[in-house]
Amino acid sequence: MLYVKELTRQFGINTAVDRVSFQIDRPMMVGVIGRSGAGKSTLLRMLNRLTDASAGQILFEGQDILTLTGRARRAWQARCAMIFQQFNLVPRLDVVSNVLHGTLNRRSTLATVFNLFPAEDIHKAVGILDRLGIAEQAAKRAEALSGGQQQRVAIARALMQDPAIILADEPIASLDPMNAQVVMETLRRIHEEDGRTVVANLHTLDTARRYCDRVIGMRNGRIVFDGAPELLTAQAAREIYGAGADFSEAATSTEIETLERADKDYALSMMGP
Ligand SMILES: Nc1ncnc2c1ncn2[C@@H]1O[C@H](COP(=O)(O)OP(=O)(O)OP(=O)(O)O)[C@@H](O)[C@H]1O
Repeated sequence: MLYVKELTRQFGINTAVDRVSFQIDRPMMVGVIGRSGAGKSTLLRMLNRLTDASAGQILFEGQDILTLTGRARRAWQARCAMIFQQFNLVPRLDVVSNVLHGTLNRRSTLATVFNLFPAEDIHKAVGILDRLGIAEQAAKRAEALSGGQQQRVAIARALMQDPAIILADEPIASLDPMNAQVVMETLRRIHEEDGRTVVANLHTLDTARRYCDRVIGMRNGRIVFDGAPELLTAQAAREIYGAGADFSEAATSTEIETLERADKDYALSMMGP
């Protein structure tokens, strides 16, 4: 399916991504982890052709992605839709219109300028919002929604393109624990129910462990771990995060776990002594 070979990106003398190779041969959910600056965003942006590669190869179902230009490049960007930490919605525009913007690359400029969308697309957009549990927000301005709801709108916009791959660049980094959990569960569902591949950059190891089938660990632009979450030992985590013997996994944890713990404590307290 997706074959990445010796992919490299240099910014001046800095090698952000350094000869990265991996294959994804069936739909799966992949978590890319590593410290800030490890090269995670640059890797995703190269996969989506938002950033040019300096060297290497990306093949998707045999097609050479790095040579695509113009319309073919835009078609690829729809096949591997990207979502971002800051959602990248149009804040003053209503939710449905934001979702419909996922169809822009196959519509005429005139239709786009006048916000003219075919009824069929509007139904599809509302259907996707319904599936993601936010249909009742459809008429609201995007800026009126919570962060978690906005991220689900961004996911809905990506789904409008019927992508084979969803690339998520720190999708939960701006969210509170509850919303982070909802968004990760949404991505997981999209993978399981639709058979789409999800590749998500995640700051934290526990989130990757919990939701992903496979974890890729990056350090200084290179892949230093690639395997099932169960194989991610404390030693492997130290290697990824470049921490010393005092490394503690808690240092890379999100509050999702804390939330669960709080729920458990609450449940226990309700049970009495
Ligand atoms: N447009 C750019 N120009 C110059 N240097 C860049 C650019 N984009 C990224 N870099 C550098 O490339 C390296 C990798 O950055 P990247 O954003 O890919 O890492 P990251 O793992 O995603 O980190 P973060 O989690 O902080 O986003 C960093 O040293 C960064 O400063």
